[in-house]
Amino acid sequence: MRATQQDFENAMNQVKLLKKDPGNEVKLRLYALYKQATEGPCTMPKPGVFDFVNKAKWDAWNALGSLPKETARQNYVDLVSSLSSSSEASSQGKGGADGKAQESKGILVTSEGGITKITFNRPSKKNAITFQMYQDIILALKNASTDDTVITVFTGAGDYYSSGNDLTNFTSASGGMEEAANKGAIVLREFVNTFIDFPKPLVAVVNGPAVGISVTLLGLFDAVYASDRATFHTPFSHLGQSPEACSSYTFPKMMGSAKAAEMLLFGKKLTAREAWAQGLVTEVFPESTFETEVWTRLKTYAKLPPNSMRISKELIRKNEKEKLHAVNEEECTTLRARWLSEECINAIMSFVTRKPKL
Ligand SMILES: CCCCC/C=C/C(=O)SCCNC(=O)CCNC(=O)[C@H](O)C(C)(C)COP(=O)(O)OP(=O)(O)OC[C@H]1O[C@@H](n2cnc3c(N)ncnc32)[C@H](O)[C@@H]1OP(=O)(O)O
Repeated sequence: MRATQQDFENAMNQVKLLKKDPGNEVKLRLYALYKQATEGPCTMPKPGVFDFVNKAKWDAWNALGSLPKETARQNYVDLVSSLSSSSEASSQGKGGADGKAQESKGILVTSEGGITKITFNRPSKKNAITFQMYQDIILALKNASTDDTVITVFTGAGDYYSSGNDLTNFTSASGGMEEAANKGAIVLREFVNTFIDFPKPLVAVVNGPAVGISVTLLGLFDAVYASDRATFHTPFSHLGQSPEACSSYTFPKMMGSAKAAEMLLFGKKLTAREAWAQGLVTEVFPESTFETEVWTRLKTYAKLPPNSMRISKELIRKNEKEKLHAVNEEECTTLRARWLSEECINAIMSFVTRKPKL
């Protein structure tokens, strides 16, 4: 039997009730089928190459060619029906809210006992963050902000927390540095905005050395627990770059301008205890008991009333939000220009062409 207009409208309502985010690919397919079913083939002008979101939507719709409106309507209804049944199955079965795991190439996302755990998961590259990982983290945070978990925790797999931005992000883009710089600024802006706006308690479990953006982001976390093996390093001047993740604002505010300058201008690497003394770290634990002590504590925190924590966080963050967004905007614009500078290009080239270890 063919789907009626009423079936189509019911399906549109069902989409809003899905318990699980179906992911970007499915959302694009839904969007394309909806547009095709209601407006017919795509005749809109193609968005610019840097307008990533609208271009992806346009591509998905345009790919449907001259598919008849009725067939698009039927496909939309069928797709929603398959999503609804799989979402029900997963919320009833073992893979429900607790104990579920979602793995992408560079990050591992699990949720258990009220805690969403996002692990930088590229230990062979010291958990350097690729463009794909930035996107996956944005999605994981968006999911965590609306699911039933209470606290979100970042940590690293292997001996590093993270070595920061993957420096090959800039050298592997097909359009060269200019394209990478444009893309980098767009991705960075959305990535940092997601942290600024994240509504639930956000905790970093810093298991080892942290470099670059994995350090600067800590200024936007609610608590930072560090192993005494962890170090904190922001070598921006060495890389011909400039601070990001609002650290040009949060670091001086947190540690005073003189100490912030040592980190952000001169690239001084701090030990965990030094970072604690500067207010960047909440508490330092001996490596031997770090994991046990921190996770025991977090499990207790995850049992606190979630709405109360969310409301308190909102109060704490509210007066700063506008400022943080403005700082993020300016840092991204500045960094985009830095990435095209000779100082930065030379620094990145010297990293990617360094001699392999024997
Ligand atoms: C788009 C948004 C951008 C936001 C702006 C962000 C800025 C930043 O984050 S700036 C900071 C960037 N990070 C760095 O400068 C660190 C670079 N890495 C290093 O200095 C070292 O690798 C190390 C100190 C982190 C570790 O040294 P070591 O213990 O000697 O280990 P290896 O150097 O042999 O590293 C193993 C393996 O991992 C690769 N790797 C490590 N870090 C990165 C990285 N950031 N980007 C790309 N690749 C990285 C390293 O190349 C090795 O790979 P193989 O040679 O293939 O084994």
